[in-house]
Amino acid sequence: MTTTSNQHKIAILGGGNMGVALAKGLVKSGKYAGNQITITRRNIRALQDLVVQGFTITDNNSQAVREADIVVIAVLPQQLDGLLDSIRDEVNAASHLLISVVSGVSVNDITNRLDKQVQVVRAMPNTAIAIQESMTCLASNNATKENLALVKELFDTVGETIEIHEELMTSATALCACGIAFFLRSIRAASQGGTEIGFHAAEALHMAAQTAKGAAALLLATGNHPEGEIDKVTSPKGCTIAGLNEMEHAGFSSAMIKGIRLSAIKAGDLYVKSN
Ligand SMILES: NC(=O)C1=CN([C@@H]2O[C@H](COP(=O)(O)OP(=O)(O)OC[C@H]3O[C@@H](n4cnc5c(N)ncnc54)[C@H](O)[C@@H]3O)[C@@H](O)[C@H]2O)C=CC1
Ligand SMILES: O=C(O)[C@@H]1CCC=N1
Repeated sequence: MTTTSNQHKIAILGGGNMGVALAKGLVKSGKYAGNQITITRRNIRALQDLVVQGFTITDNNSQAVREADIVVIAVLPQQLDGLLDSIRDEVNAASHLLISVVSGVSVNDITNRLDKQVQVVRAMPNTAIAIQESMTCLASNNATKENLALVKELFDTVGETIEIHEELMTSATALCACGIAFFLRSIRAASQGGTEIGFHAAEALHMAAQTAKGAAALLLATGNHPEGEIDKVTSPKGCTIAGLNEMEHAGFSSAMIKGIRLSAIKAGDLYVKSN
């Protein structure tokens, strides 16, 4: 494919959390219109509110694939084989480009199951895709440079992208896709602490979220190391270092590191091929 991605018809197979967030994010970016995007799901009643936003909604995967040139696969790993079996006859290796956001499933897993050498780019976004703030990792072992660039262009509209080696995709899943939940839990915990020391719950949550946003923005805007920024907050004999050390005694950094390691292992075990 040589034209830019916003001229293409996109089929998103699996209109769940990620499929819908991607569709909404693409339209919100202003670079795609709802009528370029078809979203499939087995129970389409759950997607009715998307019809008024211009999306085509259907439970017919075959037709969606036939009418699209970019096909995004966004079902759970355990739902993948059934889906691939149902679209095998419609997939045209010469004209389709597949994008898979399915965790733990390699390009080869998909081409082998389809028994077609169709180009597949794996994309690992996170749910911040809905507000154009995803950190999306991309990898492929069979797509042309042009098609990788096309997929990058597509996901650049909904956040930042980075191209990585395919063997690092499970690590990317843990750090960036699961990572959203890890940071959200940290913010939630901070707000619980805030409530205990005097703020109403909603107020505490807002204050904690804006503080977390400021911390991330400091790193992204300056390129500084977190410890350099932490040093600026921790006054000698002060209250920050007292709180920080208390958290470390309770295993704060260790808990995050161990959680990310376990998530990466689990991400590699999500897909069990069916017969
Ligand atoms: N939720 C997240 O933050 C992220 C998820 N992923 C990956 O994205 C994929 C989807 O995850 P979620 O959206 O969270 O799951 P989900 O369960 O919310 O969505 C999957 C959707 O696919 C639909 N579906 C299942 N079989 C289908 C079929 N044959 N035809 C059409 N639709 C079908 C289901 O009804 C469901 O709505 C998973 O493989 C996950 O590993 C990747 C990055 C982040
Ligand atoms: O929890 C999961 O398995 C999916 C993959 C990455 C984020 N959510």
